[in-house]
Amino acid sequence: MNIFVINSGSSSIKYQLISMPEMQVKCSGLVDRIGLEGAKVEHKAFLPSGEVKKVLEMPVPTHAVGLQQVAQLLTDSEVGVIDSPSEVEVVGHRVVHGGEKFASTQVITPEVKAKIKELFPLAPLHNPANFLGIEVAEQIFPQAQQVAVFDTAFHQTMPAVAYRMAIPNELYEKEGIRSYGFHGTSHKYVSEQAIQLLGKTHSKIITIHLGNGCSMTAIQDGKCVDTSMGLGPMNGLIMGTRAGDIDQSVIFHLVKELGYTLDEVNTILNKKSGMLGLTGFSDMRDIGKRYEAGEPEAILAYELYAYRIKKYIGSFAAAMNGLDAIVFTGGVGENDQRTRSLVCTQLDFLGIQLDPEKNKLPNSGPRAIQSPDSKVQIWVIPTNEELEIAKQCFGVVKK
Ligand SMILES: Nc1ncnc2c1ncn2[C@@H]1O[C@H](COP(=O)(O)OP(=O)(O)O)[C@@H](O)[C@H]1O
Ligand SMILES: CC(=O)OP(=O)(O)O
Ligand SMILES: [Mg+2]
Repeated sequence: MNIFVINSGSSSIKYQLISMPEMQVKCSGLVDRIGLEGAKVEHKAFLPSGEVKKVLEMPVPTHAVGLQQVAQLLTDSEVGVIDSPSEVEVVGHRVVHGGEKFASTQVITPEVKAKIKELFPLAPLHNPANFLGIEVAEQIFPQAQQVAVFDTAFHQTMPAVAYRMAIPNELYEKEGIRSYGFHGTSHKYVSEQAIQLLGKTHSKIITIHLGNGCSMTAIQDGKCVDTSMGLGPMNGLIMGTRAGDIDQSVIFHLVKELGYTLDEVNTILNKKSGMLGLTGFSDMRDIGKRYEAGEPEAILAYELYAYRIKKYIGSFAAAMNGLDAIVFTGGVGENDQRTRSLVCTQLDFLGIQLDPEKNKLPNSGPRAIQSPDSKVQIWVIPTNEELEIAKQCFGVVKK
């Protein structure tokens, strides 16, 4: 069965065409830096004759432009892997927010779409892009079943002590205001691998997903027990353009004293803050170059970014009363040795000690990068949200 997986992130679209159940990847690709300078589409096809690659450097102002280009590449004469869109039987969509309604993978119906749309205000950078992906895919692959895999699903095992907020009860009971958590597909995928690599029956793991959006999850015996993101994907870590944890009084101050509208505050905290707010750049590669050049803003931004992650490591280790491993993943977590080094510095009281040489190894498969004395294992495990989504889709359509 051919499953085409679309993972629309806030700044990228990743896709794979996977044949299930054999988990054979026919092609994969990335539309990178959507809405930014230097956008490009990278497509790799795994043909019987070998691997072929096509890179298109082109403006990609929106997710829709990116998806249409990807659809053309699938049937391209040189790098295409299917003759016609009708060969795609299932399209699996990453959908970021599933609210309280969706704790599992869903075949997309008009009702599911309506609910995804209702959740736009809670995930304004993501659910609109995910919804658009569904609509474009329905046009390009009209015969295929469309399936939604929610970022929030993996976090449904959190205990109330982690997901409830100390606000009036009725806001939870009537309005569903609580922490949901995101990047669940990625946290699930890398934690399952980490558990196998650790080879222990009982385990306490912290997964650190650092992409454009960033989040951390505390995972005990394979189940999520806490996570850094909340009602929407804004809370917690410092991200590409999102502030993460912030004192609520800042919001009131901006509105009441400085005259910003609520929409403007939302835009500031979601799209103009984080690393972008601190340095003028949201992409860690741009900030890394400025760090190297000794620019004070870039240095401070990196330090703030790492400091926030360290605080969550401490709090999650306390929440689980122990720690066996931390796992770095996501575009930054997998590739940026500077971030990993800043995070792991001066955490030896917790038993975390990085090996600087192992930390420099290029991003290949899963790798352990702790020093021999480290009590806690430190892993870099490349995430594969697309493969996880294909597995989940196969599970629901098979039934
Ligand atoms: N070689 C690299 N070094 C440092 N950072 C990188 C590298 N490659 C990618 N990144 C970072 O990864 C981020 C994208 O991560 P990714 O997980 O792909 O994002 P998304 O949230 O869009 O899914 C980029 O913004 C960039 O900062
Ligand atoms: C939920 C979220 O922040 O996703 P991404 O990292 O793909 O932007
Ligand atoms: Mg992502």
